[in-house]
Amino acid sequence: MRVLLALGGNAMTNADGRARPEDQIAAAEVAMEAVADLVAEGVDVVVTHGNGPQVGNLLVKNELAAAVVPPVPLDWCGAQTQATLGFVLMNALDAALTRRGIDRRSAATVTRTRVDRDDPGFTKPTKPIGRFLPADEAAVLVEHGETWEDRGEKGWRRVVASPEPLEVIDAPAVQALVEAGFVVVANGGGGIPVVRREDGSLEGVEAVIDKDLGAALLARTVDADVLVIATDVPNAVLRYGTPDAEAIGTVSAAGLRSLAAEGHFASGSMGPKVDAACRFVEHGGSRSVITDLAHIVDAVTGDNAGTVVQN
Ligand SMILES: Nc1ncnc2c1ncn2[C@@H]1O[C@H](COP(=O)(O)OP(=O)(O)O)[C@@H](O)[C@H]1O
Ligand SMILES: NC(=O)OP(=O)(O)O
Repeated sequence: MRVLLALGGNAMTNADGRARPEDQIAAAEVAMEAVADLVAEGVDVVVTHGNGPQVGNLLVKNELAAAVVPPVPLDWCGAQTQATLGFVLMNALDAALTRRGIDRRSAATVTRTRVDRDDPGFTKPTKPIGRFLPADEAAVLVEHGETWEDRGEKGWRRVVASPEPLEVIDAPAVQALVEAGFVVVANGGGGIPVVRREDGSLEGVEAVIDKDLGAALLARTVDADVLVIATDVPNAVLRYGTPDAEAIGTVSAAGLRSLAAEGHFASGSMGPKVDAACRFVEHGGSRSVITDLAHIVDAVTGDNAGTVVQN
């Protein structure tokens, strides 16, 4: 069995959402224990990860250091997060595999994802990145030309362009590494967004792809049987945050789509996870699961864990 596991930002930071290096290393160690448990069950795992907090932090460094070192574009920031998180995840994964006596190693690939230059996502920013700020501090940055959005009780967050992922350019390399026996980390942050020029070459574009939508596309491309979207809640929930909240168990893609249309899933958080889970199944994937790290093994082996989407 082959599984594509998408790790949310919540699985890569501490309980307070802090993303210091030590927080990310500790979180990666917890997450990779779950991955090693899956590998021990004989599952081929491809791991992908979010990069919203990290890419936002790199943009702040750009701004603070602009007078001294040249700022780099957003696609470069995305590439840097793939390398850094790939390295952190590989260290944690190799250690967890070794502890179990499993003779397999990790590999991380810099992964590009093609988008359309004319995607409406370039004119209407939707992807939340970086830290939360109070409204008055966000207002100052809006005056400097940035787009910020009220994200509820945690505060305001910067939003950037987030085009639709169309093709994981480096999927054949991921596939080859999986078939060679590596546990692969790939397509972090949904992939580095690139567009194809008229001469066929590729160039990076300034955007951050939604990693859940990128994961659904990669899962199809590498022939995964199951897409697991790991976050900080065990299930997607109806009437989330109300006294009538109700966890969703097994549901069809069409059924979950109609619940989404009723407005049960917030944009920028559970909304894209639900969309990604449905897309994978709608395109022929056998099963998608939305759950937390503690339930990943049960979710894959089919023991009624998480929100399971299958037709
Ligand atoms: N209907 C819902 N069911 C469950 N969680 C929801 C729902 N709507 C919004 N959420 C929020 O979505 C969050 C997970 O999304 P997000 O924070 O973007 O995850 P990650 O960073 O792990 O990818 C949960 O912590 C929860 O607060
Ligand atoms: N690229 C992306 O979707 O990152 P997060 O999951 O961290 O927001």
